[in-house]
Amino acid sequence: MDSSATTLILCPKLQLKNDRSSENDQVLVFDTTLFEKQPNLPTQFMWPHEDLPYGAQDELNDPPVDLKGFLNGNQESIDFAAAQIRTACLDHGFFQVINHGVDTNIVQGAHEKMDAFFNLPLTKKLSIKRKPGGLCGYSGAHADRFSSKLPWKETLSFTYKHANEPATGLDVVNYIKYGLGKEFEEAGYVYQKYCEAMKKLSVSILELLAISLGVDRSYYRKFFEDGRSVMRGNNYPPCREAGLTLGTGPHSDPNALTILHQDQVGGLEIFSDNKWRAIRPRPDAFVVNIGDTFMALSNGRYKSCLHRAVVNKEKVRRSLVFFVNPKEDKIVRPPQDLMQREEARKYPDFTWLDLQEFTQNHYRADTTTLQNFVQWLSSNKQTQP
Ligand SMILES: C=C1C[C@]23C[C@H]1CC[C@H]2[C@]1(C)CCC[C@@](C)(C(=O)O)[C@H]1[C@@H]3C(=O)O
Ligand SMILES: O=C(O)CCC(=O)C(=O)O
Ligand SMILES: [Fe+2]
Repeated sequence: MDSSATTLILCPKLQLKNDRSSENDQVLVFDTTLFEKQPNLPTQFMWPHEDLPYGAQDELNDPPVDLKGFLNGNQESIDFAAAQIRTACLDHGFFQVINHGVDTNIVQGAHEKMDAFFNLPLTKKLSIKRKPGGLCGYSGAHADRFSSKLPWKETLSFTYKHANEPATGLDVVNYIKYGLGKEFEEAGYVYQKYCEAMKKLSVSILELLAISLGVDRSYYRKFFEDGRSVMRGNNYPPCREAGLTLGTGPHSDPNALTILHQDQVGGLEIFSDNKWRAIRPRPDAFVVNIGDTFMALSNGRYKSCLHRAVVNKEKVRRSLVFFVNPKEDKIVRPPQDLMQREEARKYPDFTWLDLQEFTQNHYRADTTTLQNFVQWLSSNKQTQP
């Protein structure tokens, strides 16, 4: 297929509960070079008025959490960082970390390799296309999954199995090498290193989250030690009609924690105090979001962060995301020492596999994924023998 050709292809589409206008099954391919030249935004990319950004947004002004003292084992700094995290997570489920110990070359390298991937011709990117129901591979605007409110972005995702020692497995390298060819092996190593650094950072964050909730410091770290996380590169091309679309619509992440690094363009916004607030990019910081799975693990104490990504009229924007997940069959339930006497459970037991199945095959993740999932789970369990 010529990457600059008009690209409307036919392909059967999943019918997801809250994906409304799916009466035609024509799938649109996200050819950025073509869309950038088009005078009008294709209707599939238009978002409802109430979801769209209007005017300049206020910035969120929370000070970042400094991890230096935590990493040096300084008790006063640990308590201070835990208190900051507690306030942020009770309020909106979002904070940034600095002095996190991640080598800037690793971050820079991962951005460069992702940029190079997104600059490849569409045909090459499609050679590692994400399969229906799966989480890994290249996706253009999720156009083969949804028919309306398409996100103005392309993504490349792959899984990373948490291991106790770094580089015990080369799952990322192999996925990239077999999917894209031997010449991408180096990129595979760069992404693998990035995942190892993110896994290490997630351990510190999980310890601080446990301390901040007053539970055993190692509880969450251990809960996630055999997890399989997802790394994703997001590419948001410039859009002439940026005010009519979104890079990622309003949602909370279904996974447990999200650790994100955004480039200098800006576009990430979180919902706090009844307002959308812009997150000014800081190259030295990682953004951390609480996701639905951690909200359940804290028995609803910590908020799953409501956020979105807006697109830019002139500039391409890129972000690197690490979605932290538990092992697929691990039972998600809050630790006993968090539950006060007679405190009721807010959510039933579930597994990440259940929630993954729900968001991949039955429901498009949005602002109310968790509550819809709980309903789906209870009706599904009742119908099963
Ligand atoms: C389980 C997942 C579904 C998504 C990827 C991972 C974790 C985050 C989810 C997502 C980013 C939430 C917003 C909507 C979504 C469709 C997206 O815009 O990419 C979601 C991911 C997905 O299903 O691909
Ligand atoms: O790119 C961003 O800033 C946000 C992306 C996001 O929310 C996601 O991928 O889940
Ligand atoms: Fe997100």
